[in-house]
Amino acid sequence: MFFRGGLVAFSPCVRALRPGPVAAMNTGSFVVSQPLNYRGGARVEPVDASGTEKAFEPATGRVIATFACSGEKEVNLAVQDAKAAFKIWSQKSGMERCRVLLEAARIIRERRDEIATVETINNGKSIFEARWDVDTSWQCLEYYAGLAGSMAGEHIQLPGGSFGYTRREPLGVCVGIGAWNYPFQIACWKSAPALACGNAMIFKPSPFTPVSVLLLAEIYTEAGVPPGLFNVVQGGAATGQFLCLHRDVAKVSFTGSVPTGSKIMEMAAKGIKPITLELGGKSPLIIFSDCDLENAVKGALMANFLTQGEVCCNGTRVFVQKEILEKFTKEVVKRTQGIKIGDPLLEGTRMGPLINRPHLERVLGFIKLAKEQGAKVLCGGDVYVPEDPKLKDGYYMRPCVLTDCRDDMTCVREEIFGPVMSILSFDTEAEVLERANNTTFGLAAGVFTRDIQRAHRVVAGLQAGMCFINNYNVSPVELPFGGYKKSGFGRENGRVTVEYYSQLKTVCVEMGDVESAF
Ligand SMILES: NC(=O)c1ccc[n+]([C@@H]2O[C@H](COP(=O)([O-])OP(=O)(O)OC[C@H]3O[C@@H](n4cnc5c(N)ncnc54)[C@H](O)[C@@H]3O)[C@@H](O)[C@H]2O)c1
Ligand SMILES: C[N+](C)(C)CCCC=O
Repeated sequence: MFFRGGLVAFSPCVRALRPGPVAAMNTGSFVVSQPLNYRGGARVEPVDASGTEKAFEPATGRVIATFACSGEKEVNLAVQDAKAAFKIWSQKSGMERCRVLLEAARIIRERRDEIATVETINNGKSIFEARWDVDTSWQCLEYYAGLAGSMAGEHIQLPGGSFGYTRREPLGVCVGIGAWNYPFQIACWKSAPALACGNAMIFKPSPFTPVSVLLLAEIYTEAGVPPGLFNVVQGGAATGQFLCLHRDVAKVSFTGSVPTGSKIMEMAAKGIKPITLELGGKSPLIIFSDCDLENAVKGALMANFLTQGEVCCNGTRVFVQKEILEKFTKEVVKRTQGIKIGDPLLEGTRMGPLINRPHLERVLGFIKLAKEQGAKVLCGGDVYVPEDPKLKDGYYMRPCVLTDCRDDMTCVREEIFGPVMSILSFDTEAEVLERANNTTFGLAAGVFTRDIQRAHRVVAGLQAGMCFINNYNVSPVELPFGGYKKSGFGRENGRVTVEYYSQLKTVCVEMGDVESAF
């Protein structure tokens, strides 16, 4: 990757894989000029294309890359290469795979700032947060590296000295399709367990954020995966369809919206392929009056304003018990107004621009509708224009807190995917549990209370795959993550994810003679 803008241009023969000092990557200067597809261990231009896309820097509205969307021929080549690499990789022992993944994790740590900077430029999230994302990425590789060496089946004794055993085997070529809000992290959360289990992976990022996954592909190669084991194709729906419908693709792991998830399921059904669906949400965060208020307020901000609110598991329906509604709301508004918005590469910034102009307009549209439906805007909810002239065409808005919300309002029912918190009040535990569950989504939920019995009772009753008690939106990679109901199925992270990237073979061994019915 080279950066025009005058500051660095490393010679490909000197350091083809490294973009150079992070200090050289400033807002307003980064341009990608190398190919964004990755196949057979190198960056390549796709052999065919179904149109082109442009990727933007949300902070300035500049185009940073123009790229071809991979056509059917390119997808076929990526699958072919992945199949060849799978033959080599799947024969390696778990410990051999562990070493390669540990080395990849080490390189990610070493290049933390550079990866975070690229992510910030293409996605808009603050550099402060992007570093957290990189941390949960290398931690994921380390975690599955650790599991790779211990994947084993069972030995089962049968009568007469006969026995059976099970083998945990990889699936083959897996496809990962990502959303734009956590581009690098999503690619790691899918590829780490896939590769640890002995699979190959072809990854298609969102066309809005095509850049950072290339760094991962290069890192895997540098760490020692066989060429072709991790390939990247670029594009939107059409490219995604070629991947999902390919007869040699064994599994699809998808992160994105519910409507697209439903289409992925239909395509997978045609080939009877297993899928993982990590979809959207409209999660409840329940604040009881006996909570530690300071922590509950911090938790509510964590639940709503990371990555400009563009987070699948955000707790956007904030139910507050009546006794503390006024105090809680006042404190939330005060802190929300203090969030520093601006150039996402500046150390002090805590909220950058939204992903693109249509999305910004969509989010502002939700706020307008909320007002029309009777909600009150306590702060934010409008376009923000930073003072720095180079940011004038960026997609900034002020984080918004809505009150006087009702369960039937659009802002409370639909996923906004922007920095918009809706505050609702409640009286009793039974009432809030019923209201919290009254949604077709079921990705996450949170509870703040000092009463430990109540905390566990309430999470047991919540219809959500990821529940937080007295915190929100932390992501230890040891814990499985995924949804209930329309938020999807299958899990990422945690030990259980090995089951989603492997299949079980049973071997029955006869030690005596065959007892035949014939
Ligand atoms: N549960 C999770 O872990 C999680 C994480 C991040 C984002 N999300 C969800 O993702 C959504 C936002 O992401 P988005 O706007 O990128 O979602 P999206 O559904 O529009 O796109 C997701 C990906 O699917 C691809 N795609 C689109 N149509 C396709 C098709 N017909 N066949 C194959 N691939 C296709 C896109 O190019 C993109 O790579 C939100 O709903 C958010 O909640 C969920
Ligand atoms: C890292 N978080 C905040 C838990 C988000 C996971 C992915 C959801 O969009």
